[in-house]
Amino acid sequence: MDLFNDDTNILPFDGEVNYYGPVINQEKAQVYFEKLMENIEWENDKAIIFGKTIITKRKVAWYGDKPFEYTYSKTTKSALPWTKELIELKEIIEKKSGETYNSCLLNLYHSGEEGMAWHSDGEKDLKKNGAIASLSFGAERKFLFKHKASKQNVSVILEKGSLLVMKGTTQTNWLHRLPPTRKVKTPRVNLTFRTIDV
Ligand SMILES: O=C(O)CCC(=O)C(=O)O
Ligand SMILES: [Fe+2]
Repeated sequence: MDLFNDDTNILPFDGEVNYYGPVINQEKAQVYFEKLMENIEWENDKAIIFGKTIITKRKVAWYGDKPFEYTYSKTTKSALPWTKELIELKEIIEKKSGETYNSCLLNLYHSGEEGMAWHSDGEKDLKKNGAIASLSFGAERKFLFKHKASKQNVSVILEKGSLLVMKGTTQTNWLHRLPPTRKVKTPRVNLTFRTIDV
């Protein structure tokens, strides 16, 4: 059932992003989606926009091997211990991607009106050029990359149960974002497995 070539890099240059398509079947993906909605300690995220702290509608959570401190959007969080579902999902994507991860940032977008602005995940706590594995559940959403110098765009649709892996120099040379859309009315959960440098 593997319709996708695991080695296809969707970026034309200066980085490596592999889109594997769905790696979990639709029924299982739906069960995981419901369990993640229910069992994860979701919290509102803060963002600083024009110097003002705002509470985003999008919710986040941070899990890991140890209570790693992780700073993003200028807030610091301590990682919670893995849940049963997160351990299972981590094993699936470690096998698929041939990489290991020690932490996971989770995002809950209640509808298409919530998204994430252009950024790259090159925070100093993250392993330099480490792989970031993004697993998606719930509503399908468009995901975009923009080359920092040439501004070239690349777009991919993140399906239910799909895996996308960003690695190499991707974070140095490319931004990514989840654009908001009025077309999507249902929630989406995204997990980005990462490696914190210890
Ligand atoms: O929701 C997504 O697909 C991406 C999330 C993301 O880029 C991040 O958490 O850094
Ligand atoms: Fe990101």
